[in-house]
Amino acid sequence: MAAPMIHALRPVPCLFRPLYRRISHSAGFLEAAGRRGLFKDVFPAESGPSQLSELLRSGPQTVYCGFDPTADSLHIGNLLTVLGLVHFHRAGHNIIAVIGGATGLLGDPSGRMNEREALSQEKITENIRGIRRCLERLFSNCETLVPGARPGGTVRVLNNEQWYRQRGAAEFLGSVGRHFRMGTMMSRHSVQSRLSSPEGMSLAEFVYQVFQSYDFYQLNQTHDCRIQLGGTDQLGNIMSGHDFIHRITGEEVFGITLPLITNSAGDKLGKSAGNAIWLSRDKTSPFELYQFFVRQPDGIVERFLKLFTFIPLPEIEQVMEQHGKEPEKRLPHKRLAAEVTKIVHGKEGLESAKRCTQALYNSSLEALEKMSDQELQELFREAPFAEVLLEPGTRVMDLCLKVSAIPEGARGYEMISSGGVSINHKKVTNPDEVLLLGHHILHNGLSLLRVGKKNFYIVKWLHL
Ligand SMILES: Nc1ncnc2c1ncn2[C@@H]1O[C@H](COP(=O)(O)OP(=O)(O)OP(=O)(O)O)[C@@H](O)[C@H]1O
Ligand SMILES: N[C@@H](Cc1ccc(O)cc1)C(=O)O
Repeated sequence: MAAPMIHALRPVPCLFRPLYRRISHSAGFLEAAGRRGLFKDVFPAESGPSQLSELLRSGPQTVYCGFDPTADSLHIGNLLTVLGLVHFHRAGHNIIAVIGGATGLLGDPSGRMNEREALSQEKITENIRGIRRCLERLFSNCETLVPGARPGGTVRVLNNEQWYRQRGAAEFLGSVGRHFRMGTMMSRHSVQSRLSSPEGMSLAEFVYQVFQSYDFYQLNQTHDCRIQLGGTDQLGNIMSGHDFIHRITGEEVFGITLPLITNSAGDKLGKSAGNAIWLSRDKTSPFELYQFFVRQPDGIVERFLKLFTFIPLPEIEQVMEQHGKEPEKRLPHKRLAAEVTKIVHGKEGLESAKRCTQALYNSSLEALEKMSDQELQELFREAPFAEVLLEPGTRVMDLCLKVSAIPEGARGYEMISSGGVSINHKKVTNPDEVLLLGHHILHNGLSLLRVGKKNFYIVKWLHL
């Protein structure tokens, strides 16, 4: 898979700049997160950082972040916001991940040039299931595999459809809608940029911010939630929620933004840009995820170690020092890749990624032999997979013909004898050689056939 490169972040739109403040000046937990570059800004700007620090020191708080079910998996951009929640949980706070079963029907205009395609209810239900699985896996892996958390905080995954289900549209707009001022809604960056675009903006998108604000209010009332996290593109929606809650309850609530991860062209890494690195195995395998992080350029690896892992900062410093001495070993890159793969796919996923790396880049037979069908298919995603009946006396030539890897007749014969074919990373030059178990056929019942430089065929032998 051609993995997109990740680059330095674009500056946040300056429209909001006077309204929030860099988070790194606040104390304690926020300062620690600020030093990792994880939490970018806090809202409201002036009073926010000090009040928020005080609030966090006063006892466990509840923090939430939302994810719309516009795909059946989360991606690494979302991972950052999930890890933001996990940082709070590890510090003893309660966290809530909200899946936007309702908001997903509207489509958030934030950071988008055009409207999302409407999804059917069945597709949304399927996506909700996939995202829930991702979230639960991430929370569970962080809890069990990353030591050093302070116990106590709770973890919840909710679907915002549950608090809209009972409400009629007219009743909702009549009671909630009247607290929103058109002028303020129109001034949001997400609205402004879309109104001036050729496509314009639908009513569904326009009222999106009312729903996200109401979610925040709902969680404030039911779970005493006073903090919402989101990527910088979410600031407008978070500000609307803040104003709504403040107007109704008089209570101060806070927003924290996380930096947006972008590709080399400066586009947010995600679904819309079509460059997502997914967290579900069937979309991006543990091996692909691992390789994506191993391949990050030197200039970005330290920042990613701070953002995407829980490795303490002094240890990251040491790893980087070591890298200065032995850059060819790419130690920080491998550490980053291992930590993220473990968080996303667990210990087994990491082992699988390492096994695939060994099998592909180090031509390790031992690693190949331990691979499952699924791993081999993930490793050679584009490679044809064939199930072949093993008959006594099957020769190299027969195998190649059975999977249509070579043409029939003299040309195919010649391709083998001239050294163009290998089985399990070993060249086979005798077309009439009979296949042997443990040599051409691995003990896991598989053979990896290669013709030329790049044409791989995965063969699963039946009735061994
Ligand atoms: N590349 C990214 N970097 C940091 N945060 C991100 C990134 N992509 C998404 N997020 C954050 O993840 C949360 C959930 O995003 P959501 O899944 O609803 O949409 P999305 O992935 O941004 O969609 P799309 O990629 O289609 O625009 C939001 O807080 C969003 O800001
Ligand atoms: N609007 C967010 C997702 C979200 C949904 C519901 C919320 O309450 C909060 C956030 C996004 O598209 O990225």
